[in-house]
Formats: sequence, structure tokens, C-alpha cells
Amino acid sequence: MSGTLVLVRHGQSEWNLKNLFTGWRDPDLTEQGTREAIAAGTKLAAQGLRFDTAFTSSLKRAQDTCALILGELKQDALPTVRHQALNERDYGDLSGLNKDDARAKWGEEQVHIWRRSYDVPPPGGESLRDTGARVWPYYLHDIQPHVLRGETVLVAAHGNSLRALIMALDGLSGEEVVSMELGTGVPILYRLNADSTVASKEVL
Ligand SMILES: O=C(O)[C@H](O)COP(=O)(O)O
Repeated sequence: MSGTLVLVRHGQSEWNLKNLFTGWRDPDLTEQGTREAIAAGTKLAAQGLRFDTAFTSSLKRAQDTCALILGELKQDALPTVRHQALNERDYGDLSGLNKDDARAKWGEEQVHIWRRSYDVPPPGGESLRDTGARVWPYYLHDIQPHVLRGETVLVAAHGNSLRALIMALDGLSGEEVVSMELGTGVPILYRLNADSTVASKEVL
């Protein structure tokens, strides 16, 4: 057995609440989102976890989630690496649009394809495959080595950047990833084998 990898999608953001496509836009957490991040930290503390390293994106909602989790663990001073490779999928021209308005304009099915398919990008934005093409190399080069050294590593990021990472960790196909949904502030705990394969996965 090697180390532990904890993935957490940020808590509810102001734009999640307003039902807007967000992507690389940078809204704050809502009060509920703040509570969700703190609750994630409480759950991780109850597991007896202590982090050795933390990674987050260049966007506030993930950074604040990361800091709130570390605060719950009394690990506020833990150095945290921020990198845009972990940012949300770029929603391109959909960014800032209301999701229901988009469904009214382009149809339920088209919007679902843009939101959940593996390889169809929203107009001017990234497909999940495009997102994975930046997330996975960053994971392999910058994050995985810490886990393989036996560390406990936190990654606080976004719905689709984490879907891309989980797709690769779990070996899911492009069809299988369509039905994967990640809740805000729900920690997913992976233990890895020394050969980097997944030993266990638990949704907390
Ligand atoms: O960028 C966004 O709008 C959300 O963070 C994720 O949105 P989705 O669930 O529509 O992919």
C-alpha cells in the first residue's frame, strides 16, 4: 500500500446557486458552500486524516474550500500548491449563461451532451477530454509522486476537472463517465497501491 489521495469538489458557489455556467469565471462560495467545505473538513478529521500536501486550482471557490478544510484539521499553515491545470472545464461561450435558459435555447439533450459527454466541447470551450488532457499530466507529474511516497494528499478542485481525474483513476470509458455526478463538498478518499493503481475508494 502506498499513500492516500482525497478529492473534494468545492462547496456551492454563488453561480451554482444562481444556476449559471461557471467554468473559469471566479465566483465566491455561498454561505451554504462554506458550511459544506467545513463539513468536509469535519468528516476528514473524523477519519483521523492529516494532510502532508494540498493542491487546488487558481479559482477562489476551490482555494477557499481547501483552506476551510485545512482549517478544520488545524492545518491552516500547510503549504498549498495552486495551479490552473486543476481549474474547472472552460465552458467557453456558455460561461455566465443560465443553464435553464440554455436548455430553452438549444434543447435539453444538447445541453446535457455539452455538460456530461466525454468528447463534445461546448461552443468555444473544453470537452471533458480536453480538460483531462491538462488534469491528468499534472496529476501524474505533480500530485501522484507525493501519494506514491506514502503521503496523504488533498486535492480541492471542480466538478469536471475531478470527473476527468476520476475517469482515469477508475478506468472509466467515455460512455461510463456520462452518468458521473460529483456533489459539492463531498470528499472521495482513494488509497493507492505502490504501483499507482487504486487499492480502495470511499465516498465520505
Ligand atoms: O462550471 C460550472 O458551471 C459548474 O462548476 C459545473 O457545471 P456542470 O455541472 O454544468 O458541468
